[in-house]
Parts: sequence; structure tokens; C-alpha cells
Amino acid sequence: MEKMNTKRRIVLVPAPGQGHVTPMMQLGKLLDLKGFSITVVQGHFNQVSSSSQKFPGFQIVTIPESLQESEFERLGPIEFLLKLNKTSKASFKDCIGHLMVQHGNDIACIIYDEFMYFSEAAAKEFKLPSVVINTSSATNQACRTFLSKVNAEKFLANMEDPQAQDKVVENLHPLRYKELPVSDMGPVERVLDLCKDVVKERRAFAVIINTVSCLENSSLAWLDQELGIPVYPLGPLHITAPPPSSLREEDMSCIEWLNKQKPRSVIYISLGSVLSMKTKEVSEMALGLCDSNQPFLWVIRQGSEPLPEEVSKMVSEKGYIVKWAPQMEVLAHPAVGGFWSHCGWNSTLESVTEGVPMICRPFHGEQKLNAIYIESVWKIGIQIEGEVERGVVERAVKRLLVDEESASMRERALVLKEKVKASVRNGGSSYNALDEFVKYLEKVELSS
Ligand SMILES: O=c1ccn([C@@H]2O[C@H](COP(=O)(O)OP(=O)(O)O[C@H]3O[C@H](CO)[C@@H](O)[C@H](O)[C@H]3O)[C@@H](O)[C@H]2O)c(=O)[nH]1
Repeated sequence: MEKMNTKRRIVLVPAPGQGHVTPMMQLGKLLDLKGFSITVVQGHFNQVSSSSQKFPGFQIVTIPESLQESEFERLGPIEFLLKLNKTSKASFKDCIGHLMVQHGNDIACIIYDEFMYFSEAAAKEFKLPSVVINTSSATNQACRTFLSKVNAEKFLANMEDPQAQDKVVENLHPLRYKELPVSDMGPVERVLDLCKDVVKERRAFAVIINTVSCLENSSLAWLDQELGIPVYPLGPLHITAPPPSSLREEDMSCIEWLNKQKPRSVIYISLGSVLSMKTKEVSEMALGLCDSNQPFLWVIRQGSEPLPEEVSKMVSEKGYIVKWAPQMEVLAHPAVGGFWSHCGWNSTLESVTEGVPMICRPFHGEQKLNAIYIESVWKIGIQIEGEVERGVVERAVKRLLVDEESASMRERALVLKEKVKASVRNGGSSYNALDEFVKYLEKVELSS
């Protein structure tokens, strides 16, 4: 690696949750390979230290948490984030102060998850460049930027008007107003407050997005124009660097079970690291899955509501249940033919990268955006809307794995897979974006 005279340490600030920690650590690995030293700042309930073996050489420091983990349950995600950002500024400034002393001021930049915008106060105080990473899609970032500018009163009034709701959002085709990611996470006013805070507090020099230009070309072009700072689509980060240790223990026995199944016959079901379903919906799903006669591998996380006994018995006869799966290995397994997903962005990228078509059952606004892209833009999946009921589940599984249309969906998924894999190879769009980002860091650092 060439020796440079510029500052080479980068401080990373991930947000809590596997879906946020994973891409941040992978970005760290990429920058490590480019010759930077990495410091990760974690909170107590955002422990990444279990990953230290996979990321040798990373310095991991813990700041005192200004909020207890139990507050997340009590406040809900939106209020939690708004409060966390108000209460974490001082401890993070202290932390950066110590790091500056420890590393002889050798810090090139702070890269923070867009929800950890308290980081800006320290960046400003110590005159350090900052860069934001968005771990969800470019389309979601575009929506948030759009929402940060709307008049809350007018927007709320429009939400009552079906005609206004059906209109396509200017320059964000195919999204309609009713699909903007504002619902389900908390009162709309507070979601808008968070969007405004995220954008208002931001003084970053650049934005990194865990996406690929072939997946979201138009949203990326929109962001380029709107943000007025460089936007770097570096994804999918999970194929450019190894995953950090899972925050939960992976049950590897499911791979042995998959080894015994026919090629492309299994439907894999996972709702990510945060969501839980109600018992009624899970029971209907279980019945529909059993009726479909396709084998299934189902992640039911610890702490989920228990299934009624007779359903549980049937499920364990026809499928395989784990508390946490090695998801990337599962999706790459030849026996897996489809993925029933909540459409978290990481799961979406992981499925696209393996060419696995999806059944989309999104919960939150941002997941709904991903579902729209999967179903209507890339056309590699189907969405289940409304009540989950056993007949609907059975039909969806058959459409995805058995019916005629499954072949064309799979074909499109395989074409997309190749494009995405090419993007991280020498000369591909994400490969080039990373090179540009590194050059940019060196330039910004020299001029700051
Ligand atoms: O049994 C499992 C289940 C999940 N995973 C991994 O956990 C991650 C889950 O990430 P994601 O699919 O993005 O879901 P969430 O954990 O729900 O992620 C949150 O963060 C994402 C990125 O910002 C958002 O897109 C989501 O809506 C939000 O809920 C993925 O890397 C999976 O591979 C496993 O390894 N094993």
C-alpha cells in the first residue's frame, strides 16, 4: 500500500441494529483495505466488539449511552432517535477529544450513520470533515430529503385527500404520495421532524449509500442534483467485504437441512432483526406454507410470540425453524428458490445479489419502497398486501416457485444478479465510486 502523508484514521459511528452495523463495518473493511486506520465508536447496546476478530486492527471504543436500551421499547424508534441525538452530543465530543489526543490529531474524517447526526457537533468543534452513510436505499434517501422540505400542515391535509395521495411525486417516478415513507413508525408530524433534523443538522461533505447505480439510477440522479454534495453508491457492501460477526448466534444446522432439499424448492422466510408478527398472522402464514407443499426454512426470532401448539407441530413436520440463520449462506444455497422478506434494505440487496426472487411483506414505509422496486421496477417478486390469510400465502408461494411466471421472474433476477456483481468488479460502478471516494477524502483532508 502506498505511503501517504495525509491523515489516515477514519472514525465510524454506526446506528444500533444489525441492519445498520453490518454495512458500516463492511465499509470500514473496504477503507481498511485502502490503507486507512479505523476506529468504531459504539454505544453499550450497539456492541460491535464481538466482531473484533473479523476486523483485526480496528479500534473499538465505547461511549457511555445517554439512553437506556429499554427506552427504545418505551419511546418507539422515532422519539428514541430524536432524543438520542439531543443527549449524545457531549459524550461523543469527549470521545473525539480523547481520540485526537491519542492519535496525535491524525483523524481524516468522521463517517456516521445518517441517524447518528449528533456526530456533527464534534466534527464542527474539532474542524473534522464528516461524511454520512445511508444504510437504506437511495430512493429512501430521496424521499427523506423531499419530506424534509414539505410544509407539515399542508402535507397532513393532503394525506386526507385520495386524489392528492395518488399523484406521482415530482421527479420520483414511480412513487406516489401515498407511498412516501411516513407511516407506521410514529405520528407523521414526528417522522417529518426526524427527516428535517437529519437534513438540517447535516453539514457533511459527502453521502455514501449502500446501493448500486444499476438498481436506483434515477433516485441517485435526483439526489445528485438535490443534495449539492457528492453522492457515492458503494454497494452492495456485503459482497465487497466480509460480514461482521452476527449480533446473534447463527444456527448452522439449517445448511445441512438445505443440503437435503431439491434445487430451488425451498422458500426462506425472515423478517430481519427488528420486527415481530402477531400470532394470528404467523398462524395463517404457517398454514398457507404447509398447504403450498414447498419445503420452507423459517427464522422465528427468540422472543417472538409462540405459535399455537397444533400449528407449531405441523410447521416442524413440513419446514425447518431456526432462531437466527446464516442468511447470506442460505440465500446463496442452490436449494433456495424464493425469499419471503419484510424487505429490509440489507435483505433486499442480499437477495438481489444471489438472484433469488422474493415475496414481499413490508411493514414500515421504507420497506414498502423496497417492495415497490422489487415488484414493479425490477419485477423480481410479488407483494402481499392486506390481510395475510392462508390461501393468499399458498398462492404467493406457488406463483414464486412453481407457476409459469416464476421462470421469468427468476430469469430477471439472474440478469440483475450479474449486473450487481459486475458493479463491484474492477471498472464496475461501485468499484469506481470507491476509488473516487478515497481520492475525494484525500482532497478534502488536505484542504481542511
Ligand atoms: O436470521 C437472520 C435474519 C437476518 N439476518 C441478517 O440481518 C440483516 C437484516 O437487515 P435488514 O434486512 O436490512 O432488516 P432490519 O434488520 O429490519 O433493518 C433495519 O435497517 C435497514 C437498513 O437501514 C432497513 O432497510 C430496515 O427497514 C430496518 O428495519 C441482514 O443483513 C440479514 O442477512 C441474519 O443474518 N440472519
